[in-house]
Formats: sequence, C-alpha cells, structure tokens
Amino acid sequence: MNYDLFDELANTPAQLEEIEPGVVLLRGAANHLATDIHQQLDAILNISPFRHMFTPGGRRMAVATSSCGPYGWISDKNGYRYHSADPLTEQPWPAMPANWARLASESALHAGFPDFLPDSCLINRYQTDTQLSLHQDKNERDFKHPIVSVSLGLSAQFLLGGMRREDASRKIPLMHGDVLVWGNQSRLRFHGISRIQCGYHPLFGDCRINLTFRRAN
Ligand SMILES: O=C(O)CCC(=O)C(=O)O
Ligand SMILES: [Fe+2]
Repeated sequence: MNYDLFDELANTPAQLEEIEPGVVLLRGAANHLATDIHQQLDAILNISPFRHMFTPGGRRMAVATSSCGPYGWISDKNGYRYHSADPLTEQPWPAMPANWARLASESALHAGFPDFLPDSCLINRYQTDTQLSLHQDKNERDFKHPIVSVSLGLSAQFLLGGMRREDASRKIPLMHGDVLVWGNQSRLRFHGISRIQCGYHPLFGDCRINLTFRRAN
C-alpha cells in the first residue's frame, strides 16, 4: 500500500489552490486512499454507528455523525463539545486509523500548517437533500490548529463565508477525494454545505461522506 501521496504530488503544485488566505484546496489528495478509507469506515461504524444528534435547542441534525480518535464531537441539550466516549455505547470512540491521521497531517503540512496532529475525526454523512447551515468550528481548545476536511462520495458545494454570519459566502465545489484545509486568519470563518443533489457514487453509493480532522484538546 502506498501512502506517500505528497512524494507523488510534490511536483504537481497545480493540485494546490489557495482559495482565500488560510484556505487551501488540495484537489484529489485523498483519491488514492478512498478504497482503504471506505473499508476502514465500515469497521469504525460497526463500533460507533451513524446517529442524528440533537442541537442544544432540541432540533434533530440532518447530517448523521460518528467520530474516531481520542475525542469525538457531540451535541445534546448540554451543548456542543468534544468527549472521549461515545454517548451511544459509553465506550471510547474507535481508534483513528494511522493512514487517516497521516493524510490529515500531510495535507495540513502541504497547506502551510506543519504541526498538525489530529486527536479527533468527525465523520459526517449527507444523504440526498441534506444540507449543513453556516456555522463556525469553535469547540476546539486552540485555534492555531487548522481544520482538515476530506470529501468522499457525492459532490457538494462548500459555502465559505466570512467572519460574521451575515457576510456573503462563496461556493466551492468539493468532489470525491478533495481535501480542504482552513486555518490562521480563516480558522473561524463561517462555512456550510448546500443541499446535496441526488446521485450515485461507485464506492460510497447515494451519500457524501466528509471526514473533518481536528485538534480538539
Ligand atoms: O461536510 C463538510 O465539508 C463540512 C463539515 C463541517 O463543517 C463540520 O463538520 O463542521
Ligand atoms: Fe464545520
């Protein structure tokens, strides 16, 4: 198995696009791992299955989630936060596969963040018509660490907003295998996902899977 993607990509700078200061898109950077990730995801979901969490205000979230790694992101009536156990199983979250962590660290490095070691991977599942409204990722302890987001399966339009909810947002098409990194002055930008269009992906079927790697603690 070859996980040395950046040895391969080192001579293809066209793969790297700075969308805004601190926002870097690495087109197709996860492509070569997709089959492995698909299998590993199955094993993770056998331990901690997808579920629809509830917002602190009591609304069921449209995106189904799970996590792996030392910390998982959770939401319930007590708020949004990271927790070391899966509330569904009351067991630790499944381990983060080493090749996932490595993909995240190497993507961050390529995007200009050399010290990123994720301790949490939030796994999002979007089915047809699911969207994710504009929000900031701000439950992490230290915003010097970026967010590394891997898109798999169906395509999506990523909404990249500004520092205030009311700021205009631009649409960035994210395809299977794309990795988006945001940090520094863009770390707290509002962002979201437009309604997912109906479709079928040969590996991931009728859904979009997004892995967001974070340094929670
Ligand atoms: O699905 C995506 O690309 C973004 C997910 C996201 O913003 C989040 O999980 O906080
Ligand atoms: Fe987010």
